[in-house]
Amino acid sequence: MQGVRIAATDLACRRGDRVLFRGLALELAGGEALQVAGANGIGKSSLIRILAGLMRPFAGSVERAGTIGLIDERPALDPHMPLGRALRFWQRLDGAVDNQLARLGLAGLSDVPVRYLSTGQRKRAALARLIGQQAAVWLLDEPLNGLDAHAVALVEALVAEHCRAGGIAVVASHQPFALAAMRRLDLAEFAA
Ligand SMILES: Nc1ncnc2c1ncn2[C@@H]1O[C@H](COP(=O)(O)OP(=O)(O)OP(=O)(O)O)[C@@H](O)[C@H]1O
Repeated sequence: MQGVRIAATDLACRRGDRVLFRGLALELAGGEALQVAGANGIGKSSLIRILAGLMRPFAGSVERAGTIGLIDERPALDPHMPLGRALRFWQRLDGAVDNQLARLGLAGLSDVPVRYLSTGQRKRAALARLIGQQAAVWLLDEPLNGLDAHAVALVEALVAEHCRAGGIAVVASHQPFALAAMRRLDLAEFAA
């Protein structure tokens, strides 16, 4: 994961007729992690979408070096397919990487249609898909939502491993995220 980087300069975000934040800058290199914190509606998801390149900023720019892996509230898995087949669909595109299904507590759920998975199981399935993707830059929007304490610790461990391997993680969450040396960006400081 050499040369991995994500940087934003003088970023502003507008939704509807409201500017949510402005003057926001950030820069992360390989191995670094950042928590984006702030109250409901302040613009955390919007920032993640801008960083992912899914939404145009109102002002400013984003530079990315490295593939992007995104987790948000929608798992990128066909809801009608059994979980195993839905993940294999992506494996054919991403390469046959170990999705760590057993570690994620999904080993027994291969035959269950994605739409029947519980909230936490769906989040775990999205993590399996993310691991398979082998992206350098993880953009995680509320990755802890709906997870039990064991799964929260697992996500924290996965992010730590990803950063140790030279990846970048940006985690938007209003919940505490336990990761040594994680930087914190409070969106309220950039409120327009
Ligand atoms: N398409 C849209 N048009 C207009 N306003 C929008 C649109 N999408 C989101 N918003 C508004 O933008 C604001 C920021 O939303 P965003 O989802 O980025 O916040 P958030 O910090 O992630 O919130 P939460 O913690 O509740 O997930 C909210 O007030 C929301 O109502």
